[in-house]
Amino acid sequence: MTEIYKALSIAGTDPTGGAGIHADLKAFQEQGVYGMAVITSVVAQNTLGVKSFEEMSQNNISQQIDCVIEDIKPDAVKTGMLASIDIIELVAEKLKAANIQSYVMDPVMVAKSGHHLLYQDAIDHLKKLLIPQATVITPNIPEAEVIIGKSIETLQQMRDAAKEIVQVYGAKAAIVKGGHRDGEARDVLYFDENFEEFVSPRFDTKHTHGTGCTFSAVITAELAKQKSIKEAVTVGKEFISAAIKHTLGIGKGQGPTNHFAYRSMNQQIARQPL
Ligand SMILES: Nc1ncnc2c1ncn2[C@@H]1O[C@H](COP(=O)(O)OP(=O)(O)O)[C@@H](O)[C@H]1O
Ligand SMILES: Cc1ncc(COP(=O)(O)O)c(N)n1
Repeated sequence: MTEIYKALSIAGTDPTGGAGIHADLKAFQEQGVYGMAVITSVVAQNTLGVKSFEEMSQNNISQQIDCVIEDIKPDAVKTGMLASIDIIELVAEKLKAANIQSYVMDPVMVAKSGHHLLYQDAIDHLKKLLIPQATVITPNIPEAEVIIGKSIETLQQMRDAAKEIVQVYGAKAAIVKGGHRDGEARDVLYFDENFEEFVSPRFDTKHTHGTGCTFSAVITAELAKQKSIKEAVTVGKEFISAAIKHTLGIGKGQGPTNHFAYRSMNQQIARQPL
């Protein structure tokens, strides 16, 4: 029998399905991994923005995580929106106790629409309790700036930030994403004392809701399948590039990406005569 690989996302919701836990589950499924989800916050949002959010209780989140871990142990876990100090402390403790093989940390702070999804006072806890446990952390430039407390404008500063997040803050690998810069979409990975860069053309579209969630979820799925960090990020980049390029064009604001695009592309290639 083929092995069933399992991935868990611990994150917030998006009822329109473009970001957060909904995007994560779709990405897990697309990559052939059994997806599981623990909800930290229920967010009222769509492609136009975030209206409000409510955190689940500590007790409920704790029991959700226990329900998963006691029953179906994930091969990889990702965290997205965690919102508060209490939730970060709880998740950090549960992750440590569960001894998870691969943990991908998407340090979600502010939605593209500008709404804060993490309370300001929780940043230190994110840094102290979760970054040291991360197999891979996937900050965008504003998040990397908050973590290291320095501004990032140049490619060299992206490289320095990725290295600092590994060497000073204790992640095993860090990929600083270039989505928020101009020009080509270049992401910088620092791992094992080496830099790797992942590049795609910048696609001229406003439909980038949930790009970071999807990218980190694909990396999580690939790590669950026992791929190396470099292989997982390579697939993550191919997936998100295809998903942005072949936009669905839905929603009245910043629409979701196309989670079908990567698989359709590969199936087309597979159908080519040899
Ligand atoms: N317009 C774009 N064209 C191509 N790739 C993009 C574009 N916007 C973002 N990306 C890529 O999408 C991934 C997610 O990056 P980013 O949008 O910065 O994350 P976040 O959602 O956390 O802000 C990265 O690989 C980044 O390079
Ligand atoms: C629950 C949740 N998690 C993460 C994001 C960030 O996604 P984006 O930066 O694309 O708005 C979001 N909007 N909602």
